[in-house]
Amino acid sequence: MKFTKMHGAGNDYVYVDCFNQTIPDNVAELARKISHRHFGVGGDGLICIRPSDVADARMQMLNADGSESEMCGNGIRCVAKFAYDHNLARKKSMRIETGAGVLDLELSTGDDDLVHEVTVDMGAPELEAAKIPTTLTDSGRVVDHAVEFDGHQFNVTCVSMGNPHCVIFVEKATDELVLGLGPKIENDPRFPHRINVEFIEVISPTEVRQRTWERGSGETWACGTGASAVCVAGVLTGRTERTILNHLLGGDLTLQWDEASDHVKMTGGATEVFSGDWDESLDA
Ligand SMILES: N[C@H](CCC[C@H](N)C(=O)O)C(=O)O
Repeated sequence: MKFTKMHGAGNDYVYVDCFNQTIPDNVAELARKISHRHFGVGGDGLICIRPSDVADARMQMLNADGSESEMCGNGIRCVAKFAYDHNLARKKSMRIETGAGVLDLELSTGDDDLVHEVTVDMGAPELEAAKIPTTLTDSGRVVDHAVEFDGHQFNVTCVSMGNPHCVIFVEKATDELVLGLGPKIENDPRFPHRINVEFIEVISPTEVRQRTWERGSGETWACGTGASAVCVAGVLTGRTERTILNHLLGGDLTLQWDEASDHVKMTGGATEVFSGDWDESLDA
């Protein structure tokens, strides 16, 4: 099986072209094996680029633990780059099907005619607690909601960008918070589908710094759906403006929550790192 390693802002996945090859049926097991940083290729998960009946391609995204997510913001930019650069869809305006619907993307190429930056219309955020889902409240939104995790008091804002996010604004996004509390919040029973957790330091009304604990993958160097959720949470809680620059561990993303359309737009890089062949039969 041919694979390509790509990253968006340091959020790295193993990408497989399912237009031109068949891959093993058990994609959950494949995701666990191939994502392993010591026994596999290494990555935050596996992304299958599949043909679509309704769009230019379909993204199937699996976390490193084999669980499937509805959406991946950094992943979808890389899928667009792969589709353009490898001639699956030679278009600068592209539509990609995800578990969260079909999204529109705009691709920017350099002098080399390779894609370097992609803007994704991430759609409208879902704020209704039951639809995120979270049981933190019986009805309505969870915005700066006081809650206790593991004996610590926080104010959290929950947003779904197709997948669920819990945004927490903090003074300092320490290891203790991200690595210590991240997994506890991910698996808290008040998030019935588990949750991705974003720890955010506000630098100014137009600039934030993000660390992410991802459902199913642990700490990652960036999270595009998370960064979009942060843009929304910042506006809802009056901390930031509608357009922000978000510094993640592996790079920057620009986010804009458009008032008229209610859609969030995300712009960031997409990078191909290397390709190879994965041979299951070699796995002892
Ligand atoms: N890193 C991804 C999100 C993966 C989310 C996944 N961990 C989940 O279970 O929803 C992004 O750039 O949006």
